[in-house]
Amino acid sequence: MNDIQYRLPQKRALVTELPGPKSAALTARRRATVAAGVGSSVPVYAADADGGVVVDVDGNSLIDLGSGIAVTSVGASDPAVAEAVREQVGHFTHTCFMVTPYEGYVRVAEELAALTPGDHEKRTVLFNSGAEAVENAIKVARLATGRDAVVAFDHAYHGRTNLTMALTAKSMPYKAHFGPFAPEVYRLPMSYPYRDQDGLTGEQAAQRAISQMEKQIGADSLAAIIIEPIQGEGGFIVPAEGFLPTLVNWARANGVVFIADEVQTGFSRTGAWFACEHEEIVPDIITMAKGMAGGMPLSAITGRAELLDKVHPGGLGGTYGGNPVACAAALAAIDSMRKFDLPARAQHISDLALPRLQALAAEVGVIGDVRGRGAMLAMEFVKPGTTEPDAELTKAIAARALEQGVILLTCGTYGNVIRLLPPLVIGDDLLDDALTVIEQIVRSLV
Ligand SMILES: Cc1ncc(COP(=O)(O)O)c(CNCCCC(=O)O)c1O
Repeated sequence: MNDIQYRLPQKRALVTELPGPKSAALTARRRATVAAGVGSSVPVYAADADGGVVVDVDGNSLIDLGSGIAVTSVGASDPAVAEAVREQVGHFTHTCFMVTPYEGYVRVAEELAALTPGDHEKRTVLFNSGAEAVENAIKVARLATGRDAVVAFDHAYHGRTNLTMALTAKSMPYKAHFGPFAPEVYRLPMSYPYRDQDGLTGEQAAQRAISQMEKQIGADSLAAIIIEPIQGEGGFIVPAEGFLPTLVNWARANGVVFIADEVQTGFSRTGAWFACEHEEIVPDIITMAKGMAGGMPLSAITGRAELLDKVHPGGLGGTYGGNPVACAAALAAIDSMRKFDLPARAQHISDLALPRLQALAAEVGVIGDVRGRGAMLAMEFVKPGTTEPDAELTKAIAARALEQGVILLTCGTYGNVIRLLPPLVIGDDLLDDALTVIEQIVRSLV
């Protein structure tokens, strides 16, 4: 993108084998002090990052198609974000908004009210992580409705805390042996067009879920439905058109709070400010995190004032929620998204990448589905001529990509999805190089 200035050379360049000696030494040290339960997708350690590249401690310049799991949309060292952080941190790092409030928090709330779908009166609360935002969205929904039950969907991912684990579908690695989980969470079938054997339309899939809600839970017991407009960790599943609007309409008609979890899809990632816009749905509460603050830890719930303002004073908060440095970063990141029109840039990335992924799928017999929106794209890998997931091939592709200097993430309930989550500021040439690497690897492995 010619109007973005990069600090680091935007190139894929390997100067050692991966991992290099310094990364290997760090891994040895890590083993002696960091719990084994914390995994890392790649065995190299970052020393620098900018635009579409991560440079490791051995000087290898890698193309980043992961953005730290959809976080560094504006890049990992956007100059505007860096300057805003430097400015703020020199004044104060923390006062606790629940003790001594500060303008940055209010300004972020004003931005979110303007940017999120819907022209209704809104209120915002800021937190630190996506899971915290989800937890609090459910708290608000339960208090505001006086109901307990919550519906989540197959293949959902909502976090790693106790309630969000209950909402998350996949057991290993997220939930296994960490129970018991929060009660009153019900799981319903998702619209998964590639795997909906009976080829359900979006509305039919929604009616299937609605029937179960009415028969097994009862609308008058149901506080909230929570869903990702595009399911992220579950496999970049884009529901069939009509699924989401049908659920929203039913929820509205039955006093059920509709929560859109846009932690992964939000802030330009899918080619719009929020993924809800693609089907013009207006959630009652939206949860946000990841891309919103240029890499600084910040999350939020923004929702209908009449819901959030039902909570008693002091009922929502937390020590670090809406940290002033993170708020400064968010204001700068949002400005960068506007300045570089990153929703359009995400759509441009799709225009460049999607046709190539679709052509690759037509060429080889192991890509069962290509899907996604904007710069949230995915290929689902299957055994030739079947829909049987091929997790081993998927893992091999990601491993080979790293060997070639491309950071590529997998996901999916069946571990068989390669996902593309490049920084939205990645240049066309670098993206082209990464796509060529992927094409070559897939062809070589099938
Ligand atoms: C939709 C959606 N809601 C909530 C969350 C949780 O956000 P936190 O900031 O990780 O708590 C996510 C985080 N997704 C990546 C988690 C990766 C991992 O932990 O292995 C999400 O995608």
